Amino acid sequence: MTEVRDVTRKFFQLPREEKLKIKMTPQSGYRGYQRVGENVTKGKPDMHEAIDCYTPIEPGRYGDLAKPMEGSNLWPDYPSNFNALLENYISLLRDLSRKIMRGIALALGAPLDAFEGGVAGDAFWVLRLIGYPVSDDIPQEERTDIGCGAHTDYGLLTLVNQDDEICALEVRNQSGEWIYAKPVPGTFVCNIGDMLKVWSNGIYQPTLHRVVNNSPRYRVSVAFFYESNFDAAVEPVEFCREKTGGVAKYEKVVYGEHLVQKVLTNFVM
Ligand SMILES: N=C(N)NCCCC[C@H](N)C(=O)O
Ligand SMILES: O=C(O)CCC(=O)C(=O)O
Ligand SMILES: [Fe+2]
Repeated sequence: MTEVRDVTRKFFQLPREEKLKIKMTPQSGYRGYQRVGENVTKGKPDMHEAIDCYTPIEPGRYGDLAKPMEGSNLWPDYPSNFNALLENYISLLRDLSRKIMRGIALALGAPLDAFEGGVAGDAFWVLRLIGYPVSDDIPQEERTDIGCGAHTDYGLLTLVNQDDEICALEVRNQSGEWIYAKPVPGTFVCNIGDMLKVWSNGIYQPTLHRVVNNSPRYRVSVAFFYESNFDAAVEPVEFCREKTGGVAKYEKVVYGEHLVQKVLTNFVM
């Protein structure tokens, strides 16, 4: 976890021209590097820079559904071990996420693989390597007070690997207060995403969260998102409906449509 944050920090310390060699564009399938302020949440620019990676998608793989996101990832040349380290990390976190989903299935009294099969047996993944500059280092006219605006994540589970000793990630609790998800060294923060809400008929609720880096230090976090199959139509599963009064509380959502809609409205480039 530390090594992954370290290479991320090293990348963000590179000169701007070097980082822009892997710039995210619509042509790159929204994969690659985005500068501070290019990601927007509810119309406001976020004060973070990031590299976004997604499961590679071959042209035509999901028909029109995945068109805007087709392609493979842009990896930087430096640090030189970046690609290999991250590929290994992704593989480990997919396994870990699958195990957590199995735990959730067992906790609900369902079979181990209740959250796999046709809906998540071929889970799509997303990786965001994120840097939050110190506020003073951002030109005043470009600055907002929010590192990442309030949102819920889009898929099933998120595993956030955040810098030790910097409190910046905040989650909204049941009383509507924002509380810190304090870093606990060697652990991930696990968020619930929109697809798990629908699939579990609301038994699992997505956590509203945001990031505010008021610390005097540059903050790095690496978020891994474990999602349903790209083309899955997710709807409340019967064993969860039975536990919640028998009625579906949410409409069917095609995960890929949900993701593409977010990605197409998330950037000003
Ligand atoms: N894949 C995930 N979760 N990305 C979250 C990115 C930050 C929020 C985004 N601008 C939004 O408005 O949703
Ligand atoms: O940086 C963090 O701690 C969280 C980032 C996040 O919420 C996201 O990218 O979806
Ligand atoms: Fe998030």
